[in-house]
Order: sequence, then structure tokens, then C-alpha cells
Amino acid sequence: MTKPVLTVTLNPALDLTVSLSTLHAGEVNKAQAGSLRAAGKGINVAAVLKDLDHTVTATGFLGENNHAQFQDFCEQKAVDNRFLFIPGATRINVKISEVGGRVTDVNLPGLNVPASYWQLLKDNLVPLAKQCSAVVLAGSLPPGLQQNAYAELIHLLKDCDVPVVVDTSGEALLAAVAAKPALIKPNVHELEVFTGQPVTNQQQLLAAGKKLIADGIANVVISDGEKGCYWLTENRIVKAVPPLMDVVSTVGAGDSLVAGLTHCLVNKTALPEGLQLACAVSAHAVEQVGVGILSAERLQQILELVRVEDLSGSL
Ligand SMILES: Nc1ncnc2c1ncn2[C@@H]1O[C@H](COP(=O)(O)OP(=O)(O)O)[C@@H](O)[C@H]1O
Ligand SMILES: O=P(O)(O)OC[C@H]1O[C@](O)(COP(=O)(O)O)[C@@H](O)[C@@H]1O
Repeated sequence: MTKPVLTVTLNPALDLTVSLSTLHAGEVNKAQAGSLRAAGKGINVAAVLKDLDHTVTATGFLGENNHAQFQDFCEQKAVDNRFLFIPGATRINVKISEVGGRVTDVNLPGLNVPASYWQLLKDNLVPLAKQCSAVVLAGSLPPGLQQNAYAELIHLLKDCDVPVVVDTSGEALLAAVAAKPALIKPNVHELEVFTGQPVTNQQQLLAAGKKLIADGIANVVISDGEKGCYWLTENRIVKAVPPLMDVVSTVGAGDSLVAGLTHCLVNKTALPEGLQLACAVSAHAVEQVGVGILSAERLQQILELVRVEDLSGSL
């Protein structure tokens, strides 16, 4: 039996998605539909990995006042639930989804993590990770944690012989990169913040990616919304471009890409096939509210329409 993937969600969220035709800011808006789902980056990654047939263990922090939906999620998806409960309520993030695909996100800071619970999470991490095939650290850091929190976890995981995948932003990403995880997945905006340089074309994007490779990150994947994604390694650069999709909501596209990339790392799927699959998984996410593989047939249809390009010549 294959080993599970461990996902770590330090700052989960209940995503309140409201769908309306057009958002009028500053006015009373009537929504057509709404839903509240267990989410946050690592949880979305866990959901997609399950659909890609991985066993998954999930840890992180949940507020003890409103964890039912997360517990249900783990039960329904058969995810091994190793969350720690902390005082208070998990944040609710609001996603306003308009016809035509525009999404307005309102994300709260999250629940304060007391120092004793952070220590407990770190104490539990290594024994869990030693049984796993990969560890995914994903999402923003909640109040109470230092910006080097992911870097600390990466250092702890060095003894476990598992690839560590990181998806975060800002200072947390900066500190994490210095600790050298196996794979990072910034989007273009996160890359601009990281480098302090504009990334407005492919040349600038590749230059920033190559700098990260030179800094010792083995796999740098840069996502650029509907324009697709790039996977850079020391000796290869591959680009994947998704087909034109009917967008329902782009929330969770990045997390789905991370799940697809983790799947490829664990299965040692070669490039360019790996990026083609991960790109298809992420494009499939925009056809739905939430994340997941709705059917293997649909994923296959999208996969066949993803264009891959080898840019290794520009190394
Ligand atoms: N409108 C879209 N149509 C098709 N695929 C998309 C679309 N938006 C995102 N994707 C896919 O999802 C990936 C991640 O999206 P992106 O918006 O870059 O990530 P993040 O959510 O982290 O900002 C993209 O690289 C692409 O493969
Ligand atoms: O941890 P952060 O950065 O605040 O992001 C949390 C939000 O991002 C999501 O995980 C979606 O992320 P992506 O759209 O980047 O895949 C939401 O479910 C959640 O509300």
C-alpha cells in the first residue's frame, strides 16, 4: 500500500461562497445561491489528492467552536483527521462569485494560535511525516505564529526523508524558501512580491524562476491563472496552457494545481506529462464551486486539451 500524503493547514477556513450576477459594491446585493464549505489551502489539497487516489492525513489547527464541517469533510473523504483543536472559531472567508467568473475574495486573518498548541503541532509532525510520502504546507499563517513558521517545519522535516511542498506568500514564503523545500508554487503576484520586481512577461517570469532554482529549490512551479503554469527544474523548463474553460469559480485552482504537482512528485511522473496532468486538474477546478475531480472522463477530456511546451532551450 502506498504511503499517505500529509497536508498541514495552519489557517483553515470555512469558505462562504455567494453567487450573484453582478456585484454592486456599496449597495444591497441579492445572491442567487450560497454555500459554506470546509476549505483553506491544505484542506483543498487534501480533497483533490483523495480524488487522485491517494491516502491522505490532514493536520493543522481548527477552532473548537465550529469544527463540525471539517470533521464531516474528513469522514466523507476518508481523510485521516489529525487536526488539533484550539480555543475559538475557525475563520469564515467570503467568496463572491459573479456570472462570467469574476471572484471577489474577502479573507479573514484567522484564529490566534497559542504557543503551547504550536509546540504540540511541531511535536506531532515528525512522527506523522515519517509515515508519509510527501508533506504539503499550504496557506497563510494565522495570528500568533512567526513568519518563519513554515521554515521551522521544513527544518524539522529534514530528518524524515520526504519531499516538502510549500504554497504560501509574502514573508512566510521568503523564510520558507531559505529552508529549501522540494517544491514551491507561487502565482505571478506572489512572485512579484517575493522578488520585488515586476513580472509582466514570460522572460521576467522565467528569470525570477531560474533565480529560485539557483537558490537551491529543486522544483519551482509558477502559476499564471488562465494563461497556465511553468515547471522549472535545474535542467528543464516546461509550460502548460489550459484550454478555455467555462469558469464558475477560480477559488481552489491554485490548491488543485498543488495537489496535482504533489501527485506527480509522489508518483515520480516525468515532465512534461506531470505538468500537463496538474494543469488539467487545476483547470477542472474552475468549472465548479469548491475543488475535486468530478469524473475521470471529464479530467481526461481537459487533459487532452492542455498544450505543453518545452522551454528548456531558454535555460
Ligand atoms: N480561468 C482559468 N481557466 C483555466 N485554468 C485556470 C484558470 N484559472 C486558473 N487556472 C489553472 O489553475 C492554475 C492556478 O491558478 P492561479 O490563479 O495561477 O493560482 P492561485 O489560485 O494560486 O492564484 C493555473 O496555472 C491554471 O492551470
Ligand atoms: O490561507 P489563505 O492564503 O488566507 O487562503 C485561504 C483561501 O484560499 C483558498 O484555499 C483558495 O486558494 P486558491 O484559490 O489559491 O486555490 C480558499 O479555500 C481559502 O479561503
